[in-house]
Amino acid sequence: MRSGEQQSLFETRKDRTRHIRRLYTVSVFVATCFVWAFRLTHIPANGEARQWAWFSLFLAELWSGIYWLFYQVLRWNMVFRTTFPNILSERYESRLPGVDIFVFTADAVVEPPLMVINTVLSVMAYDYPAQKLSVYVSDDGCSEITFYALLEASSFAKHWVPFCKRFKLEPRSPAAFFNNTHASTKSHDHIYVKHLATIRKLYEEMKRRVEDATKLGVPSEARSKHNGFSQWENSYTSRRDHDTILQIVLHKNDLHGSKDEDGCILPTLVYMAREKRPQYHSHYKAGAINSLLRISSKISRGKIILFLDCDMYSTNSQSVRDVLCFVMDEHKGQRIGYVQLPQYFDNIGQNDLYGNALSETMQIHLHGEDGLGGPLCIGTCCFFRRDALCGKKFNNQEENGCNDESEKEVVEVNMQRIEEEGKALASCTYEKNTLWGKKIGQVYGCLVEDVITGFRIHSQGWKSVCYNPPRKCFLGVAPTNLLHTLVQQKRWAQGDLQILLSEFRPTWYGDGKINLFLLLAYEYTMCFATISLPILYYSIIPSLYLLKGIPLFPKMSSSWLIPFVYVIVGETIYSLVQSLSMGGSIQGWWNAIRIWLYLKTSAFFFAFVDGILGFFGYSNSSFVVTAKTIEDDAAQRYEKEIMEFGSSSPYFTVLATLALLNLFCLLSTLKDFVLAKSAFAGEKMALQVLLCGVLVVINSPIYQAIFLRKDKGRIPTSLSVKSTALAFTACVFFKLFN
Ligand SMILES: O=c1ccn([C@@H]2O[C@H](COP(=O)(O)OP(=O)(O)O[C@H]3O[C@H](CO)[C@@H](O)[C@H](O)[C@H]3O)[C@@H](O)[C@H]2O)c(=O)[nH]1
Ligand SMILES: [Mn+2]
Repeated sequence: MRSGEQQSLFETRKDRTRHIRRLYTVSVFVATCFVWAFRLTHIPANGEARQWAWFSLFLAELWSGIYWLFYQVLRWNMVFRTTFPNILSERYESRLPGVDIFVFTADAVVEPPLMVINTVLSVMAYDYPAQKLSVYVSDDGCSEITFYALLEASSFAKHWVPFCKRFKLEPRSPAAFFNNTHASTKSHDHIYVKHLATIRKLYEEMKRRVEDATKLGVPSEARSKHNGFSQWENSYTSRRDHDTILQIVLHKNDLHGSKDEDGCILPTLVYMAREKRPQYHSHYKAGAINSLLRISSKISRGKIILFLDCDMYSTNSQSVRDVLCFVMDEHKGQRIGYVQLPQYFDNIGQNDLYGNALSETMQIHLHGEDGLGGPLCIGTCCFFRRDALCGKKFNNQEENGCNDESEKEVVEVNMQRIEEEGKALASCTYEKNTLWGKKIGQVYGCLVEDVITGFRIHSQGWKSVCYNPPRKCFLGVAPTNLLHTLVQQKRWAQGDLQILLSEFRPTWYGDGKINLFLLLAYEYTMCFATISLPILYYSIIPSLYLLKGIPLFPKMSSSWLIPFVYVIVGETIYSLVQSLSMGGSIQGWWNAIRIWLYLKTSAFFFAFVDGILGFFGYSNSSFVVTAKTIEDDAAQRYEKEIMEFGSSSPYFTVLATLALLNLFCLLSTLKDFVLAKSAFAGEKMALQVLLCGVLVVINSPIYQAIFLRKDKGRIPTSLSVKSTALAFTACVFFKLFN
């Protein structure tokens, strides 16, 4: 039955540069030990003003060093995977498992319905048997427009899906396809060109209808045509107060409606807006996922489930097959609970001004975790085994559920009955006194429901893998301004801290079930917020002491300077090489350093404070959905890589105050230097001046936004005044009274 009996469906390759990287790591570690030793052997005498600063610097260096060690564990053993989908086809084509795709949207304004349906269409057109594919859209915004757009998409799919399959097109999101002139004009084949013109016209018409509906509301003829809209008329008060709305838009049992123009079946398509009541917590995306898990188990019960945020359209129609190469592999597949594919973005500028490409996470962290036992889940672009998601423990004795033919997965449905039953399944009270949200489905109560759930799956014995093929699989929308970036990263860092402070804390919860190195690697992510403290400290205290000419680092002639310089120069060159090797530019690397500093000193610090307050019950955390659209003038600045401020956020107050503080310290030092004041000893202060100087250079966009810019994205005057006052007071106070 099986051809090539022993050949695996995938292959794993180790990172080729690992030996040299490890050697380098060891050398930096030795240098770090010397830095610690310097602090401990040069403690200032009792009564000296700088004694407490010295101790705190030591603590900052100690924690940064330990944190850096977690990071080294993380990248110690990177692996890369290749799949063999042809062998998969030979062995399993006739008995591929059902795949359910969950697409999430939460707000029709920040996530335009047109974007949602483009994502939906891109996955409906996967190169996979349509009768085994089901797409579910969860709409937490409960928007009629999104529903209307989905109906439009279901009609358009009748032309779009066969068109993509016939001409083997990529990407299969119509918007992306038509935007990419290269792809959409690649062939001069007569039949293709004719088809293309027709399809383009159909798409443009659909687009116009959806956009009109977004502005003017759902047209009345659409309302009368589909009775789905009646649910809004009957039971809808507001998006936070309504019944469950469940509509099976396409289903193979519906013989007329669900076939494409060639008479082939289309994937199942379902719309759900779960019940919402003001007195019940929605649990954000995690709650939506759990509702969909139950509803899909009545409709298609696919053994594999893909989570997709509504902006993440597919750019690779083979992804499902690739993923099956892992979970259906006869030797190692049985244990794989989920396969994480990286998130990439199609709105990142050339030099990635806000570091939103997340290159390091996608190209290094995921592979590093993979080499140690499995990447964390990052919420979207992730394929799960339904069993693992639903809380089943891995059992060595059982056969691989995905290869098991005897298990009947497609359930017969009476669509109307399901639509009725579904209301109870997605109701606010369904989960009361059940294990949903704890042991079954997504875990609740955490801002990074994805990470905590992946973690739970691991602790139940499953492994995960990362698959990152040369042809990208998904492209989404990254934040396009500084504030959105900070807010998003704060949510992530706070969520990770919540895990660290919860019963899920890696080293306790995973104890014995997850290997030690993987746990240490996970600690790197979980401790994000804590690293803000040493970085904040480092960007304030040495500069302030500079004002008074008090040295905190070894002097130029001392051999203790060598380990400091080695760490600084080594890590700088390392990060530059790494950045270039991931396809970045030198400017991109510089931007990454800046955003690293901004995240650590503002977003992560706020995450730390809120995380600790939350732990003691003083702060509520809420999920702010990331905007996926941008206004025209802001878009222009984004294109020109001009940093966007424009509002009086507390994040900006912190950033501007720090920037000005360092500027004042540097200017004062330069003045002393020029006037050749005797108190100023350059030899002793070199490293401190360098640190302060680098901080000032990094912060140049802030000075421009305060002093030079006139556009709407500048730092508002009130905020400039406030920050100047704060920074100035800090300097004066320190100089006079400390
Ligand atoms: O109440 C909510 C809030 C959000 N979402 C959806 O969740 C997804 C992610 O939200 P987004 O605002 O785009 O947040 P991001 O920070 O970009 O999301 C990242 O971080 C989240 C939390 O870790 C993960 O769930 C996501 O998959 C991951 O892409 C979107 O599709 C939303 O529509 C809901 O369905 N219901
Ligand atoms: Mn997102």
